[in-house]
Amino acid sequence: MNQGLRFDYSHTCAFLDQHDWDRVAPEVLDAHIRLHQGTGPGSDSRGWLDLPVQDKKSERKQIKEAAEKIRSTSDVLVVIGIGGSYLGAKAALDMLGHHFTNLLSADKRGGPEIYFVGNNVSSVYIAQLLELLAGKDVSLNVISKSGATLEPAIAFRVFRDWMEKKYGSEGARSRIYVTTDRKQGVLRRLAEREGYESFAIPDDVGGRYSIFTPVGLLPIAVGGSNIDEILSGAADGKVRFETPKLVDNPCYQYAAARHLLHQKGKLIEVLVSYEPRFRFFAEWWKQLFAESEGKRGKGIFPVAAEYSTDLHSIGQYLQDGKRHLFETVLTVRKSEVDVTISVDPHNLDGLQYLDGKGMDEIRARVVEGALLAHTDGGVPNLVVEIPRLTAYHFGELVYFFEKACAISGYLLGVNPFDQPGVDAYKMNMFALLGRPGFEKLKAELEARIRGNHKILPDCKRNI
Ligand SMILES: O=P(O)(O)OC[C@H]1O[C@H](O)[C@H](O)[C@@H](O)[C@@H]1O
Repeated sequence: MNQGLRFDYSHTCAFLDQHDWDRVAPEVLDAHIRLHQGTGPGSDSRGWLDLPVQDKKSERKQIKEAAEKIRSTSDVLVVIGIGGSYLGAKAALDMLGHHFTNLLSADKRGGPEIYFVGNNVSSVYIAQLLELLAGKDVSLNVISKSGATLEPAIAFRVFRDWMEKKYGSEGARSRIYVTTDRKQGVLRRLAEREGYESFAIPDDVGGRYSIFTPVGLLPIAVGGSNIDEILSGAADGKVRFETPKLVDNPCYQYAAARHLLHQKGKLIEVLVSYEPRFRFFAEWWKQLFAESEGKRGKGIFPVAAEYSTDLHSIGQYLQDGKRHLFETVLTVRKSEVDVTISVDPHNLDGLQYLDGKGMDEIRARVVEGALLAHTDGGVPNLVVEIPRLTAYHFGELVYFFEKACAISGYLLGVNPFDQPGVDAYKMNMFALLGRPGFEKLKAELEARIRGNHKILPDCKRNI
């Protein structure tokens, strides 16, 4: 087993004491038992727990073959999906890829450009992507577990049409890949009718926990990352984070620390990273925790910050604003390259004190400086450190947060695997757009909208 991630909660000492930890330990054990024995809410959505160790040889082979075919026949892969059907793959591609090109940092093998669509309702976004595709060879991977989510469904209609016009329906068929529910849903039916190559999302794995299914693995493999390494990191994480004892389990310590801090009035968790490549990992993390915990009037509000950029903006609030937040700092011990500051004997820029130092060392001091300042300012800090930014550690990190999130949900007393709030807005949206079957709701909502317009001037008078 490789050296794993490290979790450090020493910067919470001023906020949590031994009594707190003793109090939470049995609750964590109870959450562990409920998760592993399937006696907690949402127990039919725990398939993600075993994904990294399941014997899925033929599926992995199919993913790798499809990825190779896409890589050898396409300049661009367009990935259509939203939420859990988008963020995991995007997080991995950004974290393991190159900032400025489609070359993988690890092996410098070029691959197709990968663009994501179907994750917004912007006409300009779609139009500009279509513009970019002109003259390029394109493959399409549409991902939607339900097959009914509006944004990806619309994008699929637009891009399928574009593909058919470019390649003819036969040609388009060999370039369209569908990832959806095993048996049900519009997309499954469409894939079968049109004969698209398809991949299945297991019934017992929800969107935000689906990165280790073809949802994440196919686009990641097209990006050229080693999906076996990712799964091996996750599999080792599964073993490490399975021990029920709080003192031996960093994943449960993270879940427990955030639960205790929440009980002490910390309502917001800021996931902080010092690597711009973590930007979409933070987006993935936000969905994971917001949809899992934010329900029944409960939950920590998850937000993300990118340091050191944000130290120069919201850093002020972090240091000195309302004390209702804590930070979780995500760091990488050693970068794959370490830029060294050159030596200038004239010291014209006054930076002589940094002569010959590597950026890794400078970053480590910036991290320590901010940690201490923010902790002194009344913001507890948790630290998650991975040794290096590799496919293996990406897999481990994902598993760490997935499991911590499930345990956190049980500690909080909610079902971490449903998202009833998101469904509520969807109903309204479908009704207002005139989807058949929603006529009554449409009439009600339209009356309310008209009512609100009338109310506004009265409100103004009252101010
Ligand atoms: O994969 P889909 O069924 O299209 O769902 C995509 C996303 O849409 C929803 O709104 C849910 O809140 C998310 O949990 C889900 O990941």
